[in-house]
Amino acid sequence: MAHIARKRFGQHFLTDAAMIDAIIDAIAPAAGDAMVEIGPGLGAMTLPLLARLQPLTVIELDRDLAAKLRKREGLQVIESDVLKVNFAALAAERAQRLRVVGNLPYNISTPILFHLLGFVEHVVDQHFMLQKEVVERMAASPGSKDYGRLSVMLQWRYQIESVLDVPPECFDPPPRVDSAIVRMIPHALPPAVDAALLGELVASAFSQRRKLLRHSLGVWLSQRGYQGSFDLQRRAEEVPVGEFVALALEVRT
Ligand SMILES: C[S@@+](CC[C@H](N)C(=O)[O-])C[C@H]1O[C@@H](n2cnc3c(N)ncnc32)[C@H](O)[C@@H]1O
Repeated sequence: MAHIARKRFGQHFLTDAAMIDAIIDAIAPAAGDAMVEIGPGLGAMTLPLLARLQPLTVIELDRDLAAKLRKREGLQVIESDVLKVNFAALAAERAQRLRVVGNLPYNISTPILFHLLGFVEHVVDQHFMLQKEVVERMAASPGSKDYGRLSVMLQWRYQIESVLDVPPECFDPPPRVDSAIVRMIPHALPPAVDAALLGELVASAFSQRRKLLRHSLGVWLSQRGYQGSFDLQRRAEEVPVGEFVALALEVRT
């Protein structure tokens, strides 16, 4: 029986063959890669990936779709909520770092990105289909209106690049928003700063984005006894990622 897309699982299936080819080309799968696909659905990306590498691990929450996928040879099907999956254990099983891909359910795309941030050292790269607006925020540079918490918290750990725009007509059912494929490559040497502390600092800085930092971050810093020379006469959107990280290191010590 044909599968009816389930809204609660954010199901929008890719149907445009030329676009699927372009996405697979952008991912550039190679035999021997330890690849994990999040949300394989009906297999639009899964089958072309499987033609290039085996085994392929897929994580699917929808029980009916997972059951169908289990019939395919070369697939390791994990029927689970991706937010509960331990990617460090998957990398250990394969004894290599993972390449993670997926046309993500948009309703939980930010929690998925933050969940994966916890496993960054076990990852070679990530390619995800997301709302175009989210990709723009992820990749934004200081000074742009899209630059914010998401940009800083992800660019701190990854090099981020938008690689392909994908219009709604490429999906069934079409989403109400434009989409894009983003490439995320972990930085080789992440700075030794506590993610939770940086998260708090950045949240405080962007809590009043139109005001100067002395009204937002300034208060947070003085509560921690900070007496350094960080320039608070700016707005958060003007501060480069590296300066936020350096400040978090200073606050910690
Ligand atoms: C946007 S669809 C993409 C389907 C397919 N990859 C494609 O491109 O046609 C998102 C997929 O993620 C699955 N999904 C939704 N929430 C999930 C979760 N929390 N964990 C794992 N998979 C999930 C959905 O069932 C669906 O198959």
